[in-house]
Amino acid sequence: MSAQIIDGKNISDAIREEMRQEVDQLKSKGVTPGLVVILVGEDPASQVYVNNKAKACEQLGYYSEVVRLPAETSQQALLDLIDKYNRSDVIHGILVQLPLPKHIEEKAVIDAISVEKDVDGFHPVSVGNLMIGDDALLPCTPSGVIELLKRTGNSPAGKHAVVIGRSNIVGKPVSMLLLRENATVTMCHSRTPNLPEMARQADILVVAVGVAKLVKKEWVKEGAVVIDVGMNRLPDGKLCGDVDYDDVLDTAGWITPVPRGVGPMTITMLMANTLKSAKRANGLG
Ligand SMILES: Nc1nc(=O)c2c([nH]1)NC[C@@H]1CN(c3ccc(C(=O)N[C@@H](CCC(=O)O)C(=O)O)cc3)C=[N+]21
Repeated sequence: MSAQIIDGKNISDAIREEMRQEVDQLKSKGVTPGLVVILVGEDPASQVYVNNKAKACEQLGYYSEVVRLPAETSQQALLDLIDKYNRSDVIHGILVQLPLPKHIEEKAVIDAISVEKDVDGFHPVSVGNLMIGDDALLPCTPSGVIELLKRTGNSPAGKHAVVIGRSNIVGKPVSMLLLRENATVTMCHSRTPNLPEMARQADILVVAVGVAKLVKKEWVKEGAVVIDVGMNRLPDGKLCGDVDYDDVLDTAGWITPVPRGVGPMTITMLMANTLKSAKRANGLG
């Protein structure tokens, strides 16, 4: 039997629709959520994401700024800009698109963003709050994954979740959120012996490694939920996940496609974080 498709685009649209009321209510009180996206250099893939974010802001009636800086921008100039937005009353979320050019130290930049405006959830204090279980701004892709699971009736509680990939932006935080949702979590990575066998233990398999079509049907337990966080650009320009979708389709119970899976949810969770931050900044959260 063929897996049920987890349509991230539809779920994402539904969440944005739910948010609209809240946004309108906030705006009627004179507060407009504001997001700034800062892009250094002209990575064409980044341009697509930045444009999608700006579109989402427009759709929800947010105030948004996009700052495009040349690749040779100095670290200090970027830090100064962040400082300006940290002190702005109209901006509630600051997102500096990663990766940054090599001469800029990512950590210094992330550390400079005020925790209250850290809508990516990448600041060390946000990460610490996530670990402890405090009500932080949660990283967007991981919280999008949790929403996809819950909204398709695949709540993680009591399930065995296997996460492949241990990055700071997806693997580690999504593991922590799954744990928080009462899953039993196994974290795997490039040095895990016998990955296929580990993956096959999963009720929920989350893959975030950046290797196109790595996961084949032998890696998937019959009926498992497969969440593909991969975003690989193939030579023909097409987008492709870390899961061999066609191969896995008849084994999995549920599966996210790429595109229209996790990607749109990342942007929706960014909008949700910006809304949350705007409310908190005005004593309404
Ligand atoms: N500070 C920072 N925060 C990020 O959240 C961040 C980042 N840097 N750097 C780049 C990655 C990548 N990312 C995506 C967001 C949306 C889609 C997305 O909307 N994807 C759609 C369409 C993609 C397409 O067609 O090209 C989809 O999957 O259906 C993809 C990728 C956010 N990132």
